[in-house]
Amino acid sequence: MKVGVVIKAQSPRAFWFRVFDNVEDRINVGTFVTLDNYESRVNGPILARVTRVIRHNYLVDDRVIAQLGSEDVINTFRDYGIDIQYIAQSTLARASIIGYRVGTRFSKPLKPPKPMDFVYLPTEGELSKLLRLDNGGVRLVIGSVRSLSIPAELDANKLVSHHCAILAATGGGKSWLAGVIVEELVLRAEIPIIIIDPHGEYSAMQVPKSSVDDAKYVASLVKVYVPGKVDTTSLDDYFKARFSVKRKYVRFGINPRSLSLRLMEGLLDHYYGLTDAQRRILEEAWQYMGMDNELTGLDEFLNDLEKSGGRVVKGYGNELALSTLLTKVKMLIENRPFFITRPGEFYGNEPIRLLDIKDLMEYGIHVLDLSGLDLVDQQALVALILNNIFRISSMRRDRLVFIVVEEAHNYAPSVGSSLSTSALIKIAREGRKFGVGLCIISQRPSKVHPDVLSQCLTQVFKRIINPVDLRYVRNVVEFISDEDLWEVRVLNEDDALVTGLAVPMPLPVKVRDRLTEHGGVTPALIPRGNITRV
Ligand SMILES: Nc1ncnc2c1ncn2[C@@H]1O[C@H](COP(=O)(O)OP(=O)(O)OP(=O)(O)O)[C@@H](O)[C@H]1O
Repeated sequence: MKVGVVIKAQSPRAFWFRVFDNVEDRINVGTFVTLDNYESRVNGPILARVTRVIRHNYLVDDRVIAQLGSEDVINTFRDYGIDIQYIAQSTLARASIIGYRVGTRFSKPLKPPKPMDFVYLPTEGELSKLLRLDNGGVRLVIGSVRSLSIPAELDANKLVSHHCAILAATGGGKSWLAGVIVEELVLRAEIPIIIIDPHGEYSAMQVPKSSVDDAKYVASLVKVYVPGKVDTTSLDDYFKARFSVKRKYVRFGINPRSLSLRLMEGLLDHYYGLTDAQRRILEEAWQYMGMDNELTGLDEFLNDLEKSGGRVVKGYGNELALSTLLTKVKMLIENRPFFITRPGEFYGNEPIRLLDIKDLMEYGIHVLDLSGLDLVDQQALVALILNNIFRISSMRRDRLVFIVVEEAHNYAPSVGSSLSTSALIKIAREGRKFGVGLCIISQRPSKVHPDVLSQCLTQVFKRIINPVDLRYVRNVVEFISDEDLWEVRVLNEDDALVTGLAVPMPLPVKVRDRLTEHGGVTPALIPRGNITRV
């Protein structure tokens, strides 16, 4: 169907067209249109996407505006039978050229279209042929192409191995969408997924939203881990009240011996401060002790530390430094809720199991609920887990693993340091080679370290309006244009825009419903009088 004619095309990347009056309501931001292929007779049409729509009325140009000083003037027009609003109005649209399909990719034309070339609205059938991802790999259907019933497909291999970012303002639907991606991935591929969950939201994925087989299957793959000695009563009660089932989880502990020197030093320094002498002793001691995951009891651990540190201690000052260091290490281990030093520790009547990273690398959805921890503890755990996953993956290199990091700005901030920044940067830069994929989620893209964000080669945007974030994304992200960013500002609530490697072109998506329950809620105000006061 013809929907307009090209009126201006100053580059092969975009053109303006006059929208025909009878189809005005069908041309919106995001609508796909086509042009006859003026470059290649053998390939199909040239696909373009509307990125702006403006309404123009030539009567309302500067010279005429000066005459529109009162209602009387308008009425005079009307008295002469001139409908001032419609007679001189036209709708103009700008479309960004995606290109014509050659195999699985799009080839961009080298010349712009000619003014007066017709612009067409493809049928759903034509469009789905153009949009399909037929590269034979695993595809994730995260919803439908906006305003159409065509499935919105992402290339799972590219999404996982070249990392992705989900970016939106708070409450924009990031974790809903992350849940959809996770559901799709486990339904279509045998991949372990690890979710770093600082708000305890993703436990809800244990609950199927319906009795559909896929929903029950995904829910059955969810395993929740909570740090050993964190009180989870309020979250468990909330879960029970909301979903009418008990939250299931395992309590995990970390052996302090398995920490890298950098993490142990970082935690000690943060909680108790370290002098230069204590730092030096710790460095030497850690070197002699080596990293180990065998549980030996706190006293034995401190003895080992004393013996190893004692090798370098000479003189009263250093002896004092060693003994205060031991006190600080003891306090750290006793007070951080995730450390265990002997097998068979319990929290209440719940056993605490030593975390084995290899368990997280088995097919399934592993939710690490860090909601009961201080930010620095969370960062230390994230660093420990990510470093170990990287180490194991770099040795076996035969399987993909996907790590979802919620609130990524807290774990790899763009300003200041954090214990987990280097682990995230390492995976962002080198994870692809060893099969470790990242999905970072953030409501403040400008606060995410550029070395992490820039490596996420697929971006899924929900609405963002903050100009600082938009500018940052433009500077850091490779595959995004000004036109795409303009659209990100006007997305509706359940719309997303996917750009980058996992899609053949920027794809506007209506995100599908969830198979499993969504944990995040925005509490609403309760009208006065509806609360029972005790
Ligand atoms: N595709 C969708 N379909 C239906 N409802 C949705 C969709 N996306 C989001 N929502 C609704 O929007 C609410 C907020 O979504 P979500 O919790 O994913 O936001 P968020 O961006 O992760 O928030 P925060 O910044 O607080 O982490 C959800 O509770 C859900 O009800």
